[in-house]
Amino acid sequence: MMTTIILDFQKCFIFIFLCFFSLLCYTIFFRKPKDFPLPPSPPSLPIIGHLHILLSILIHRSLQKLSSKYGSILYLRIFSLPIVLVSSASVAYEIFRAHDVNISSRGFPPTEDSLFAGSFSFISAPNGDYWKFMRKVLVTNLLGPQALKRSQRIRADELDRFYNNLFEKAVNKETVEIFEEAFTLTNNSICKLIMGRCCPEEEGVMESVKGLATELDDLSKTIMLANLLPPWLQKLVLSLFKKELKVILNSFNELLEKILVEHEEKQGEHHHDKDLMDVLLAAYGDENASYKITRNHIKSFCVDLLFAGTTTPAIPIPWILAEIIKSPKTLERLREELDSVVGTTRLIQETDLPNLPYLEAVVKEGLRLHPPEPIFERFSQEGCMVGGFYVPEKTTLMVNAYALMRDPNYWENPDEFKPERFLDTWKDERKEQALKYIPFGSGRRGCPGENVSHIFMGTAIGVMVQGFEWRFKEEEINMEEAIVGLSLTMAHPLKLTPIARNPNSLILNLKSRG
Ligand code: HEM
Repeated sequence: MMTTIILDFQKCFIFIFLCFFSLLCYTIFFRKPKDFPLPPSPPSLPIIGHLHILLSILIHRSLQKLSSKYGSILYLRIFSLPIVLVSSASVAYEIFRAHDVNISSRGFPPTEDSLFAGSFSFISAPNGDYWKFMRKVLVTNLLGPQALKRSQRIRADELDRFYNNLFEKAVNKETVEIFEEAFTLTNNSICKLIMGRCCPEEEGVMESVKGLATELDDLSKTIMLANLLPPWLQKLVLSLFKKELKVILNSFNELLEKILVEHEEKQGEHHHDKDLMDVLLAAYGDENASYKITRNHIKSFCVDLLFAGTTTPAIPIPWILAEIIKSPKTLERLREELDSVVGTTRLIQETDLPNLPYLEAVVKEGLRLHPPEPIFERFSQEGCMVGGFYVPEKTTLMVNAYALMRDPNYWENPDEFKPERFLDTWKDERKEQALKYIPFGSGRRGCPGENVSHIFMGTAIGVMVQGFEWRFKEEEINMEEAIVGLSLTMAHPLKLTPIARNPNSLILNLKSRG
């Protein structure tokens, strides 16, 4: 009797063990990713799903609230179209490290053959031969370290102009709108880098670009949101703005065609100062180029760069200056650094930047709190596992960089402006398995303009702190946010009156440079 019970118990044990073992094998080897759950989905409205949240005015904040309540990876729905929202550093680490190739397209369906977000566009191009060819052209000839070294003089001239303009306003006791001054600096520099040989100031080309880039920026949110809609509704929404977009793009086309022709006419001449358009024209005429680009590719590429590269680096500058003015300790430490490294008899230059770690920390902290692109999009080509959840194929991924860079799990006192956090305590993210600082995105589709943007922001802030005291009329600076187009801007533009700190020596120095 006893032996029978023991035998039965043994059989029973072997049976249970086999069950567990097969379950384990099934989970490891046979279970398809599709069997895993989708990310959690917050309550939605019938039919439209979560559309109302995406339409909110401060979309980055509404999505931040949603993720702090329901989780750092969420599954949203616009009608029947899926969106996965990413709001934490660990999930960002996973998608940009483990799935970078899979998510290296933006998935925007082209808005016909238009020069913006159309089939010639670089920013919305899928990760393929065209995108790779143009990205290489961009890094080698405009935005990579060697190209930036070659174009230092252009930016130095624009920085002198920036200082002179502020100085003139100081002499006349005029108020300055900081964004406008910063935008002139970034816009003129980028225009000259792209097509400088043919945009003399008196023809107003750079002013026209400024106006067109601003108008395009205003329309970009509509285009991005339309891209998230089902095709029938997308067509309807885009048709409402088609005329407006066409007017802007026709003007861009006319302007760029004129500049292209001027470049072509001067192509035979021998000159050292080749700009990006010269390089693109050479590629256009090269029968052996690894990708055969067309005239429309060149124009659309320029529109993309003028759209992405002129307003975006100017937007953080007033935010950062406002934070500095609101924090007297930061201002004092920054001045000390500038005065000891640069001195008081010459103006900061971009070659000083590597020797100014506190200035770099101030700029980084400003971008952390006020990323000009608080949300950006990617697209999954194939289904994949993220944070233990299944992200289906052909799903838009929305990365909320704003929420991620204020995540209390990764940042101490996340809403406070504390540049010191980027000095000694700045941790190596690879060890942390977290991507907690992403104002420029990440991975192969990350922003190629990061280096030049740090030059613009560092030198502009340096000049404003080194050269001037700043006065404002209101009791305190209003830090309210607004979303204009896709950008996070100050709801109340920063208007200040400059007072020159050490006018004579700096001006003398500028004259000797010229
Ligand atoms: C503070 C300044 C800037 C910020 C915060 C910024 C931010 C971004 C972000 C978040 C993305 C998307 C990245 C991703 O998907 O991972 C992006 C893409 C891009 N940015 Fe910037 N950007 C800035 C300045 C510039 C400048 C100055 C240029 C050009 C002169 C530029 C050109 C581009 C281009 C071409 C792309 C698309 C890259 C691709 O799809 O391969 N950006 N930027």
